[in-house]
Amino acid sequence: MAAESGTNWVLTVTAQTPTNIAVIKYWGKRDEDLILPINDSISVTLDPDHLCTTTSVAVSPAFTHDRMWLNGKEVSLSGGRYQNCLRELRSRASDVEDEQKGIKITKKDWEKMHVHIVSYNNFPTAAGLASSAAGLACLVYSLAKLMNVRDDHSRLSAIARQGSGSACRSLYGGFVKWIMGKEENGSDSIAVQLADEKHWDDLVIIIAVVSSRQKETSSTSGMKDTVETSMLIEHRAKVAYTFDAGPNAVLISHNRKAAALLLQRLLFCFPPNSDTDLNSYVIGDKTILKDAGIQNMKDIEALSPPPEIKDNQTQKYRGGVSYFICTRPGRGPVVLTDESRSLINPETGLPK
Ligand SMILES: Nc1ncnc2c1ncn2[C@@H]1O[C@H](COP(=O)(O)OP(=O)(O)OP(=O)(O)O)[C@@H](O)[C@H]1O
Ligand SMILES: C[C@@](O)(CCOP(=O)(O)OP(=O)(O)O)CC(=O)O
Repeated sequence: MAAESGTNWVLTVTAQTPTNIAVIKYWGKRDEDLILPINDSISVTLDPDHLCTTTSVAVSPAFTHDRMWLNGKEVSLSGGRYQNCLRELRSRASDVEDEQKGIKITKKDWEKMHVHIVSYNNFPTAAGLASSAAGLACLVYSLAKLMNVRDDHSRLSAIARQGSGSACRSLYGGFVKWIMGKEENGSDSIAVQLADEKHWDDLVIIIAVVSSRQKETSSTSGMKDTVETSMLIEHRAKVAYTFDAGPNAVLISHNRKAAALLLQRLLFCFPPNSDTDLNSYVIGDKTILKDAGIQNMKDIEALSPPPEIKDNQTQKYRGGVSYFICTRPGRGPVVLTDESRSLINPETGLPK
């Protein structure tokens, strides 16, 4: 292993992975360890320009153990899910050679080499906006690139699934199905792309962020309780709804015109507090705001009540929503080759 260059080198890879919102939800497992669901699910991958995880991973002979930093804090990698992903990836790693840096890592070396993982979500973590999906997909994707894992995206999706179920769908852009599979070992429980992000270009997704605080019940324990206590769970599969496991509403509009009308109504009912500025109240794809004819706070105050409300008695909930994110279907994971986007210091192998 890198005999020529001693133990000073650090090899890094940085990747960016999107989040996804399910329209047919995964909610309930038939196997808790392998993370095998009780139904197929379908999701839309959201534009990573608005919501994404960026993860840098590094390997160096100088590292003494696997370590991870999430959103600036060191977190433990000892959990079974992280360990399962790391084990699966190591077993599929191939030789890596960087002639310029004089680095050579053989397939066998990966068993004893340690990695550093530095990850950052540009949206609230553990708040019901699928951070575990983008996060675990990015961890698996970036490590697969670092370790030269040659498996295709569907095989990688089966590894990401073992980190967090919904993560398997973040390996693709556009419209994605997680096939529940039948095998006991989970080998056929994989994600596939149904259509790419261009397929329904006009689709607009507006997320009303009511709270970005960490939710009290994780999806993992929430769905476990449902499976254990709900007599109706078996009838649920194929019903679609638009809330994830948190308070934040996700509204999917079939075209931009309908989205502009929807945004007008949302801003009428949920106007911002007077000290908020429009730029931070509606983030993401701001062109929808323009389509809705809203350029400043005065335009919000001047909005008429939704015409479909007959008695015009629509109540306003000022400050009821923290902010809105306007987004659209987006691409799948990418490697970021620009060194300046790396979250890891290439000299020390520690977070920048
Ligand atoms: N970038 C990341 N890298 C690694 N792990 C992450 C990352 N982001 C989130 N996670 C893990 O996912 C957990 C949050 O998962 P959880 O399912 O509870 O919330 P969520 O995915 O944000 O919401 P939901 O599943 O309801 O949409 C975090 O506590 C952390 O363990
Ligand atoms: C409501 C959901 O977002 C639930 C996601 O649950 P997770 O994938 O976070 O759960 P674990 O597999 O236990 O990590 C619905 C969905 O994404 O399909």
